[in-house]
Amino acid sequence: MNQSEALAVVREQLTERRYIHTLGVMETAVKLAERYDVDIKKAELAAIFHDYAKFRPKEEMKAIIINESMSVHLLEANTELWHAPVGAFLVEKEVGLTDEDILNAIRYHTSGRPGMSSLEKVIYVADYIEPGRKFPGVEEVRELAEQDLDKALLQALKNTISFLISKNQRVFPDTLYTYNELVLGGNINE
Ligand SMILES: Nc1ncnc2c1ncn2[C@@H]1O[C@H](COP(=O)(O)OP(=O)(O)O)[C@@H](O)[C@H]1O
Ligand SMILES: [Fe+2]
Repeated sequence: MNQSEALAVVREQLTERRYIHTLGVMETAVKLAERYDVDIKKAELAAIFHDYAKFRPKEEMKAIIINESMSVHLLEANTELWHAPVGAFLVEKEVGLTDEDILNAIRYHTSGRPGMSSLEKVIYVADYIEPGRKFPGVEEVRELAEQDLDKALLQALKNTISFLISKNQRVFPDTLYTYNELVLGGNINE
């Protein structure tokens, strides 16, 4: 599937504002993929489809999580997380993309996970720093992303975790595990 076909498909699923965000993620993901030697076509497609399920009704997403035997922990988690794993499922089912690397980048774009692939990191970071993002601390992550993908990812995770704590919200455990894996280079005695 080429870029314009993919964009036409995803545009139907999104609001104008979310579509513009998607274009920003696409542009940023392609640049990061070039910089960090990640498959550019996979980064482009993963970016285009990362928010495919963003506007599906909560009831539909919940039913998919249950019927597809996804992690039960998702049901106790912030419902904002659901569009990522449900998106991976629907992109395969409705769009017909079967590449597991692309599907995993979509699946983990919100939570992260321990042992993320470089493609997964590129999509997570691109989603965080695309030009439309304005939140506090984003500029620091943009600068880190030019130097070191893991440092950028770690800073984005820290900001997200701190933000959720400040709002009295739950933090999905995989995000904490991802943070723990990256902090201090992964060695607690360093
Ligand atoms: N680890 C997490 N645990 C709980 N909620 C989270 C976590 N990460 C992100 N969220 C929530 O999910 C929302 C959507 O995240 P994300 O998919 O990264 O952004 P968006 O879809 O808005 O581009 C965030 O605004 C935040 O409220
Ligand atoms: Fe998202």
